[in-house]
Amino acid sequence: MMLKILSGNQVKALDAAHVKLKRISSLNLMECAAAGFIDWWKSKNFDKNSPIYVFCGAGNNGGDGFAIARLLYQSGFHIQVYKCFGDATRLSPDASINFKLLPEEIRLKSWQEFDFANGGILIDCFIGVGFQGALRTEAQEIISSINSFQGKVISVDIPSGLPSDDMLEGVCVKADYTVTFAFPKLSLLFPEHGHYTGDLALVDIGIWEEEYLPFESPYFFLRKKDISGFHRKYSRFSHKGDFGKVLITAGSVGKMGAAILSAKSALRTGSGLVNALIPESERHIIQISVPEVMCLFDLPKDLTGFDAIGIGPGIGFEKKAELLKSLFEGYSNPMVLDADAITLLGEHPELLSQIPKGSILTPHLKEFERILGKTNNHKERLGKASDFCKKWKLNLVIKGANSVICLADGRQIFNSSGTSYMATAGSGDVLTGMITSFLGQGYSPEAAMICGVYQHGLAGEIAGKGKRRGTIASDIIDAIPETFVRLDIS
Ligand SMILES: NC(=O)C1=CN([C@@H]2O[C@H](COP(=O)(O)OP(=O)(O)OC[C@H]3O[C@@H](n4cnc5c(N)ncnc54)[C@H](O)[C@@H]3O)[C@@H](O)[C@H]2O)[C@@H](O)CC1
Ligand SMILES: [K+]
Repeated sequence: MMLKILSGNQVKALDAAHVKLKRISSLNLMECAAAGFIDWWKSKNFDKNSPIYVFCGAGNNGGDGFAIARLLYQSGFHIQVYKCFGDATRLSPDASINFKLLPEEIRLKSWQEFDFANGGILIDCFIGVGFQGALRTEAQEIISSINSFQGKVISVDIPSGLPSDDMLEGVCVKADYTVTFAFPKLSLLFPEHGHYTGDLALVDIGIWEEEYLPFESPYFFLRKKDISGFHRKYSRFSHKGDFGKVLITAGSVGKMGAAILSAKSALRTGSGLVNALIPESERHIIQISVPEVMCLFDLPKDLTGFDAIGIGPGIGFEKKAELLKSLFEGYSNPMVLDADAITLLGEHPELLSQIPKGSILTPHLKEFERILGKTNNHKERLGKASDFCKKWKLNLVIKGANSVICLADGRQIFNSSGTSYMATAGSGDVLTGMITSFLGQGYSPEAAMICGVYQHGLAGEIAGKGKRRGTIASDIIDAIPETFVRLDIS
C-alpha cells in the first residue's frame, strides 16, 4: 500500500477518525506532531546558540508552534514566541491549551515587535492547512515580513499562505525547509512551489496507511518502503530467459550515446538479453562501448519474441513515424515510448489509438506539451494527464523533481527519490532503459514504472552524493546495481 495524499479539507476528518480509532485526544496528536518535528530538528544539528523565533497563528498550526517552542526550550534552545494574532482573538481549543503550557521563561511578543533584520531560525507556524479564501491584509503583511527575515525559515506542515491543493495565487512564506505531517500536501509537490517549500521532510504522526482507505483521492506518494513489494522474486533456478529479452530502439548518426545509455541501463537493471535496433553504419560505437548488446539493423518481421520494447531516445525523425506504425502493428504488449517517439506522436496524433494498451510514455515537460497541448501549471498538467491516460488506456511518467507516474486508471503517484544533480543530458535515456528492462522481466506496467522511476531517482542520489553537479548520466547507470543492494532486492 502506498501513502495516499489527501486534500487539506480531508485532514480534519482523517484526524478525527484517527483520534477515535486510537482512543487518544486531538491534543495527543498535536503533541505527536510536535515531537516528530523535534526528531527531525535533531537530525539537522542546528546550532544550539542560534536564537529561535516561533511565529504562531491562532489555529492548530499555531498550536503546533506552541508545543514545538516548549519542547525546544526543554532541549536547551533559546526560544522566543511571536503571536500573529490580536489579544482579542480566540485560539483553537488545542492551541489554547498549548499556549497556556508555554514555560514562563519563554518571552512572548507580538509579531510587530520583531526585528526582521535579525539572523537565526524562524519557525513558521502561522497558518497550516486551515488556510481558506484570500489572504487577509494583516496576514499578507506578516508573510511579507517573514520573507524579509535574514536567517533560515522552517515552515511547519506547509508554508503559511500556500493553499494545500492548489496553485499559489498571492504571497506565501518562502521556507528553507518544510516539515509536513502525515502526508505531503499536494501543492508541496508542484515544481512551481519548490521555491517556497525548500527541502521537504515528512514526519510520521502515527496514522497508518489503512486509515486513509475510506478517503477518496487519486494521489499517492511513493517511498522506499513501497518498492520491494513491486519486485519479482527470482530463485536459484532462474535462467537468462527469465530476465527477459528486450529491444531498445534508440540512437541515430551523432546521437548514438542515447542508444548506449538506454541499452546499458537495461542491462544494469537486470535484462538477460538486450538487442539494440540502430543504423548499421553506427554499429562499431555501440559494440565497442557495450559489448553485451546485440545489434539489429532492420526491424525484425516477428516481434513477438521480445519481452519488452523501448523506443525513442535519439532516434531522430526521418522515416520514424513509419517505424512506429510497424511497431504498433507487430507488437501488442505494452512498450515504452520516450523522447523523439513522443514528439512524433505529437505530430501524428492519429497514431495514438494504435499504441498497445498499457504502454508507457515518459515525456519531459516540453514533450508532454507536444502530445497534450500547453498547460499553465502543474495542477492543470495533472488533470490533462489523467484524462489522456484514461482515454487512451496508456500510462505516463511526467519527469521532473517528484516525477509523477500517471496510471491508465487515473491514479497519480508522486516519486520521492531523486536529486537536482540528475538534470543532466541522457538522464531520461537511462530511465527508458530501466523501465523497459523491468517490463521485459515480466513486471506489470505499473510495477515497471514504480521500480524504474524510484530506482532511477535513487541511483541519481547515490551518484550525486560524491559527484554533486558533476554527475553525468553514465554515473547514474553505474549506481543502478547499488539500488538493488540498498533495497535488499536480490
Ligand atoms: N494530521 C494533521 O495534519 C495534524 C494537523 N495539525 C496542525 O493543524 C493544522 C490545521 O489546523 P487548523 O485547521 O486549526 O487551521 P490552521 O491553523 O492551519 O489555520 C487556521 C488559522 O489560519 C487563519 N487563516 C485561515 N485563512 C486565512 C486567510 N485567508 N487569511 C488570514 N488568515 C487565515 C485563521 O484565522 C486561523 O488563525 C495543520 O496544518 C497542522 O499544522 C497538528 O496539530 C496535528 C495533526
Ligand atoms: K505554516
